[in-house]
Amino acid sequence: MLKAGRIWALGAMSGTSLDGVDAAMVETDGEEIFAFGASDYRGYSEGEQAVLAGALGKWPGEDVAEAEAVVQMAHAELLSRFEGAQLVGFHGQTLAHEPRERGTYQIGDGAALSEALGVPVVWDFRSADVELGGEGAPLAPFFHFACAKWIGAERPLCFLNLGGVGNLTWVDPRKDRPEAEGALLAFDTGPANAPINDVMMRRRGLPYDKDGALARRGHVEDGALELFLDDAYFSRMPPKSLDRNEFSDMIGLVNELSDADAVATLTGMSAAAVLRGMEHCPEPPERLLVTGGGRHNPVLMEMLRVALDCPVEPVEAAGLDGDMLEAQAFAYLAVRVARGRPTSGPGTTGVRAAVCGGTISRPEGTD
Ligand SMILES: Nc1ncnc2c1ncn2[C@@H]1O[C@H](COP(=O)(O)OP(=O)(O)OP(=O)(O)O)[C@@H](O)[C@H]1O
Ligand SMILES: CC(=O)N[C@H]1[C@@H]2OC[C@@H](O2)[C@@H](O)[C@@H]1O[C@H](C)C(=O)O
Repeated sequence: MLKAGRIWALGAMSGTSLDGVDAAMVETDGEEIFAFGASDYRGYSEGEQAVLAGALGKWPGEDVAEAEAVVQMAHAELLSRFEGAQLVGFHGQTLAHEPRERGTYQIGDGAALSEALGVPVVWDFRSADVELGGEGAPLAPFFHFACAKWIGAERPLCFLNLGGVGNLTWVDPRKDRPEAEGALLAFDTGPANAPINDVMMRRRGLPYDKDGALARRGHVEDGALELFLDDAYFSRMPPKSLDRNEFSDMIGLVNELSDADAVATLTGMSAAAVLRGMEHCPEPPERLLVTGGGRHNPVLMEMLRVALDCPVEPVEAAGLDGDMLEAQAFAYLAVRVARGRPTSGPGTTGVRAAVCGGTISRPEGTD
């Protein structure tokens, strides 16, 4: 096990949007954040994205060799640009996630990456949680707890990640540790950018609705919104988590609408899913800090601001980096794993008791 004390760790995340890999350095002892360091990004080419998209929904035993090679190469290329990392946290790319049925599946080989970089790599963060009855996601909440301390929060607040899928973390910074009872409540709110991106690609051949420009020209169709909110997912008590494509049928609800109305309605659905999620907060948060690409969508942000009675701000308002928070989370979690500290608990994934997920691979010849 890694000796006590602070170290520099490098985390990498390849998210559900399939746009690329983020990587960032964090100095931490696995409890406290001491400093944030360099960060970088390596986008997937269109060809690589097509390979990854073609592998979504596949499980171990199916042929994912090409997708695995893309993920491996992109990470090796990106992470070798960094210097000074004593440990790497490698999330990999989620292909499928059905925690209650078939499990959770991230591709990427941490042992091979460790050999390539010459640094210990923590990977396979989600399986242990699922094996112990948890959702295996979201995992960023233990890091959000450390972020709440880092920004000096004294009252409960929320972090909202608007990626392909949305996830919400309610944090009580008055608690000492993330695993303390009542310190965290976290879950996936519903689809966020994934359906917007899918419709933009299908109808306009564009990867996303830049700055909400198309949604701004449309209006939200209430009937479709109501049908969407009828989904049993929204009345399920958290913790709960989603696969990227679990809501792909929702696109059918906007089939008959114009492009602008369809995208406005999907944007409204993402916001409404967050509002439904906020009802689960044990105490009203003093602010909602938004991370992930969706914070750049002013239409989505405005919908949240109008509907919520707390300030809704990008995480940058608190001095954090919304493009890198997930990569930083896996740097932080890697150090927790190396120290044998829990990375999820009943409040974040519904796992029976706090669990330390992740496998550590060391380069051959090191201990
Ligand atoms: N300027 C913008 N206007 C509108 N939407 C944007 C803008 N910038 C980014 N986005 C949205 O954010 C998405 C990328 O978000 P992000 O990088 O957080 O996703 P991810 O990390 O892959 O997802 P996840 O957190 O689900 O794993 C883009 O695909 C797009 O939909
Ligand atoms: C199974 C999986 O990869 N889930 C991702 C995805 O992207 C957002 C949301 O769905 C969240 O549950 C999770 O990622 C973040 C980093 C997490 O685990 O906190």
